[in-house]
Amino acid sequence: MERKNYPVGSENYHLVEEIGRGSSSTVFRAICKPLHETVAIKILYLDQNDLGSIAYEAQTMMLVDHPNLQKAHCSFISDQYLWIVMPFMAAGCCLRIMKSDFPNGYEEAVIATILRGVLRGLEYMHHHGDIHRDVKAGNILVDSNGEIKLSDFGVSASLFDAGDRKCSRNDFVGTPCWMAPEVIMEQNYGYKADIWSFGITALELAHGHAPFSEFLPSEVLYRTLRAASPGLDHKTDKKFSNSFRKMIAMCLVKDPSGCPSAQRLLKHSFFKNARSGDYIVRKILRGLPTVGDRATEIVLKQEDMVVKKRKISQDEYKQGIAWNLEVEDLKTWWASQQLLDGEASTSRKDPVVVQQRGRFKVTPEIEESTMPETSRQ
Ligand SMILES: Nc1ncnc2c1ncn2[C@@H]1O[C@H](COP(=O)(O)OP(=O)(O)OP(=O)(O)O)[C@@H](O)[C@H]1O
Repeated sequence: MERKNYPVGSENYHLVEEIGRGSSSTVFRAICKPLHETVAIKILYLDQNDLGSIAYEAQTMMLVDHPNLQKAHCSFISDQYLWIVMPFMAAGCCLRIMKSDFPNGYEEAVIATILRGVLRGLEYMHHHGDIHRDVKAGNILVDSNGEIKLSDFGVSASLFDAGDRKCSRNDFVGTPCWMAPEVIMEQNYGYKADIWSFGITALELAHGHAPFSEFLPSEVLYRTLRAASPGLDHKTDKKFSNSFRKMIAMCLVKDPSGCPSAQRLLKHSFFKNARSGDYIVRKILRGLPTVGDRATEIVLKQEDMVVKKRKISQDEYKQGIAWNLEVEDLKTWWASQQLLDGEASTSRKDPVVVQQRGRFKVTPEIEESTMPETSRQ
């Protein structure tokens, strides 16, 4: 198939509306003027400290070539911003669809269809030596035809460094509820960390929220290490099959050597329930407000919340925005918890220093070639 040439330079794109906001970026629906095509553009503030990971994200998105991974058409720098131009996924992410229309989670066949797409994407990444490291519903995009794509390679990492294949990494990154025990412990970890996050994502899609999402970040990490692995409950989750329960249990094994690879997991009987993109369209996309309308509603709600209480919002945290955590503070906190009573309590003050990465602030009306004002929070 002939490859289109997407132009570089902000003057070639008309930003139409905001459709998403992450911890480090704002995403817009836009028109590529020379090609008369709708695209999505992720705009990131170029923080000198984050240059390496930002460049890695753009590079990874340009190189991936798999139907279940979000690809970039092109990327370029404009002023102090990196623009990543990518295909527009008209239904947005699974998290937002769920929050607006399925607050208690999706039905099993929908979950199987979404997860099969994600797992195929992960299989490809792992095969090419990449770990995603931030698998969650907020990073699973859906197109108007029900196609599923895993996105956001902002914290992904290569196991090939300087040409050598490393079997593991030991950086502390990800989003607390979805983080594998070995990542929290800063032990060497590999592909299996994605399988843990995949299992947590399965529970998130089944219940409408990730396990432990009601707790503060440090407590989530503490419970991930100390409590029994989360799973589907025999009594309260009766609507789900045994096959689903077992598939999740296979992913949420604390010793990564006991976890299956993406390739092996794809053969699990649970994925026999997966259907076509048409099924996703019929079951979850019909009658859904547009991605832009949903984004506006969320922005308005968040701004309202910020006015009400100027502190880090637990709600934003529940949405699964990636956090940078001070590991030493965490360790001290865990030690104190064990000295107290071994059981973490939500009422205690969370000592974790949370720093959100640079955020691109938007103005409600975006005019052609007008960059919104920036804000560092
Ligand atoms: N190609 C796209 N088409 C439609 N919507 C998109 C697209 N890419 C991203 N979005 C929307 O924008 C949101 C934020 O994007 P993304 O997760 O890439 O940002 P981020 O800053 O890396 O987020 P975080 O670090 O908090 O996970 C997504 O959750 C999704 O709703």
